[in-house]
Amino acid sequence: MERYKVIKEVGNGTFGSVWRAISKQSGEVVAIKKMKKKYYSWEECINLREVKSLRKMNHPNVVKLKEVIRENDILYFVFEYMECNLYQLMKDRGKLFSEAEVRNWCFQVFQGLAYIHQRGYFHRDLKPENLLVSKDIIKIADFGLAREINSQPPFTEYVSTRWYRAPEVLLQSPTYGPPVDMWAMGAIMAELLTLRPLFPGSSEADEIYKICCVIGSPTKSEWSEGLELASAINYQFPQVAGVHLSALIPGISDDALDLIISLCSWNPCKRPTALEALQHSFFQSCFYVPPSLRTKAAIARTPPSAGTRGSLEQNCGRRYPGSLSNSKPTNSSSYAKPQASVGAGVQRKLDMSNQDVTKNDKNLKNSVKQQPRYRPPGTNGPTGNLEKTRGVSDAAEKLSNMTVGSGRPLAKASAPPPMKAGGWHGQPNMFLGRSQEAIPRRPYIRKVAG
Ligand SMILES: Nc1ncnc2c1ncn2[C@@H]1O[C@H](COP(=O)(O)OP(=O)(O)OP(=O)(O)O)[C@@H](O)[C@H]1O
Repeated sequence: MERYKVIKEVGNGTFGSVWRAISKQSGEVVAIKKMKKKYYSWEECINLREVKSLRKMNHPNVVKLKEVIRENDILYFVFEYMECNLYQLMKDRGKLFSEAEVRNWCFQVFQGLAYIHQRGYFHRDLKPENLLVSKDIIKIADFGLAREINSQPPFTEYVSTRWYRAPEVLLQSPTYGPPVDMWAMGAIMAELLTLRPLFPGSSEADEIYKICCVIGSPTKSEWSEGLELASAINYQFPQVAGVHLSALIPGISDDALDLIISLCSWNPCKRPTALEALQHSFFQSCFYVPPSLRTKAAIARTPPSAGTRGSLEQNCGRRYPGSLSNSKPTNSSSYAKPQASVGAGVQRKLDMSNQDVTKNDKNLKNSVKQQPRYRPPGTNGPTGNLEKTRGVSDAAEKLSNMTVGSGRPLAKASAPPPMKAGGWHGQPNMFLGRSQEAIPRRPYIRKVAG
């Protein structure tokens, strides 16, 4: 670590604090993540998901892990430095983002996701805090929860921040995949357009309730597997009609609306893949400059995003079954195999090119407690982001307590569970129209008590 001059702390998450630093040799500005847990051997370090997944990633929309250092039993990740995260941008924003800005960010994130999914991983904890921005460029960060698509279910450990958590995860599905990232992107895209979270649940049950209030309760024809999942944990969905999203996001274009609606489909199979999302008409105006043709000037002008509609499509086929009415036809093939790992190595400094790693969920299981997610940015609220995945009976009990009898007639958000704070109250028409480009009536608060 003596090779770096540490400047200041820029983040503090579940697993570590993040510092801005400068390489004394090259003068390069980097972000160093200092892990909270101590690591007494290299074997332990290379078992970390973050090491395992990030070391394989090399994409302009995925934050680059430059090196891993273990010194005095402390583990440091050295990343390329990014100026801020999307949450900070939203929090400090005085007026709504334009659709063009949202389009540009989302287009890049979908490219990063297409790459990650193609490589056989899915992120599992996409949220505004994990999308890092420098100028016009946005990159996916924090692979602490990333999972290999082919890793063996059941997936039982903690997954994803509640507000962006896909329904199949909320309902304790033992198997889920890349569509969980697509769900999160639907929620994030809507949030970018309104500066308010779309599904700000105050608990897992309230999360499902909030989702029902927006997209309506799932029907059997829509998502029979979901109803089976619910019944397996003795949960009954509240019978809620939902609202038209355009009521929550007034002024939104039809294309943006259509994309968000498809991303936030109950049925994971009905969500578009990242590749399909890139081809959605919402991104019609986006264009792609292949990396080999990019000059510095071009990079400055064009987000590396660039949605290689053609080339990406050639490189990877559909990775999970499903279709979208506005998307290409699907070939329902199974998940692609992730790339095989290469040889292991134990050394003080782990170069990112050729180490092997194996699974280790220990740190996740040990470090997650149940706490509300909302916290002021930059504070040490590690466990607020995640919720413990409970056993079926616990989940059933909790969810059942929130159930509205299925025999009740459809009603719009008749009795929302109490929300102690947060921006959304299950009522439509609370946002100002895009054309007004004004500050939302309530401040952008990201703090939920209880
Ligand atoms: N490469 C980077 N450049 C600049 N800031 C960064 C970088 N990586 C992370 N940060 C900042 O630090 C914060 C926490 O980082 P990160 O999400 O990796 O930590 P974590 O412990 O895994 O957090 P979480 O609680 O989300 O799991 C980010 O939200 C971001 O603001």
